[in-house]
Amino acid sequence: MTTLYARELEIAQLAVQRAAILTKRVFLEKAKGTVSKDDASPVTIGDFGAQALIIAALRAHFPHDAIVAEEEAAQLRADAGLRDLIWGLVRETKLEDVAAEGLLGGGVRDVEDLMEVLDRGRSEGGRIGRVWTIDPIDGTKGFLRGGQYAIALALLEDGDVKVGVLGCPNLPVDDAAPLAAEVGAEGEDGMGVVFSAVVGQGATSRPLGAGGLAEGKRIQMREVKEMAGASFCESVESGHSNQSEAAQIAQKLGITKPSVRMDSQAKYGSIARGAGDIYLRLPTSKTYQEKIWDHAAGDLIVREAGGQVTDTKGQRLDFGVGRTLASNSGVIAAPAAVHGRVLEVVQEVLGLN
Ligand SMILES: Nc1ncnc2c1ncn2[C@@H]1O[C@H](COP(=O)(O)O)[C@@H](O)[C@H]1OP(=O)(O)O
Ligand SMILES: [Mg+2]
Ligand SMILES: [Mg+2]
Ligand SMILES: [Mg+2]
Repeated sequence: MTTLYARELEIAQLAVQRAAILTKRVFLEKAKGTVSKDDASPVTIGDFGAQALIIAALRAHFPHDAIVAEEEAAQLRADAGLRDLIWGLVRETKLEDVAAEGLLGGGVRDVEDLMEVLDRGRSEGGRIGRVWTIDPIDGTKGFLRGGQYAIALALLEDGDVKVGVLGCPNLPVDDAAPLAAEVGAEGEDGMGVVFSAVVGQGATSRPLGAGGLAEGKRIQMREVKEMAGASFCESVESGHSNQSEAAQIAQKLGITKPSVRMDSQAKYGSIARGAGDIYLRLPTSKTYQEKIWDHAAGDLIVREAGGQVTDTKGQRLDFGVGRTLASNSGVIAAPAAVHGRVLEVVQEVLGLN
């Protein structure tokens, strides 16, 4: 018997694992330590490199699927030096596990092909058919500070998330490790985890570094018995989420612990495995529209782990309207049993009811 989306899941996991090899190398060689000779930002190099590797794998296995990816090749066309640098990295990056690399495949032929691959990510998305969405480095600020970031990949079908994969190089492998803002050193043993979910099949975690085809371990949100013991997380960036409103909400809910601030969709993965309980993302402006690649994988992983994810209006995130979540406002993610209570207080504090 073949399980639904088994192949999509396997390819997505391996593609994310391979892309993480590139981002980790870029961090070690370009962001940390010695000053690099080139003046391109390590984020730019990592973004393009990781996106190219993921799209190349999708092109090889699912050539007819549409792709909505964050980065565009235009900037690279005008910069031959940067292009060659990225091409060199992409060409060299392989999964350590030879069998896994063979299975994943999806090479990039040359520099011109690199541009072509990157441009495959320009789909407008929408409510029809199969659409992959990619954030090659989610949480660029976290990436640069050696903090949390994620490589995010999800498959939408007719606007619904069917498969979600999040690679988090700087989160501990151990699902029981408490939620913490600080990070272990990159490359340290026990760091790096991949969260995955398939609709209707639950959510799992497995080590990112294992490189191969390890079985995932089932993850579940923690049961919140009383709010006093609950922990919530939010963005590090006060420009991405209103932290003072979040503090008021937490206080009204009776949460006593201070928030854990971390970058990227690592927040979704962390609450999905019960390292934390609630994720609040409260709009800071009326005009900013959240991007689908910033939420699709995390939304499914949390829901498949027993959570509920809505916006501040109480509506499910709608990934079928295009490249952005144009009809939503903010994100409230919590265990299903307490989500209603959290939402009530969010709406009270934001004056939405
Ligand atoms: N004004 C904003 N409000 C909410 N999210 C934003 C805003 N500006 C950028 N972002 C996005 O938030 C994501 C990071 O979230 P977090 O703060 O939770 O780590 C990034 O993908 C970032 O996009 P970008 O990659 O374009 O910078
Ligand atoms: Mg992002
Ligand atoms: Mg990004
Ligand atoms: Mg960005």
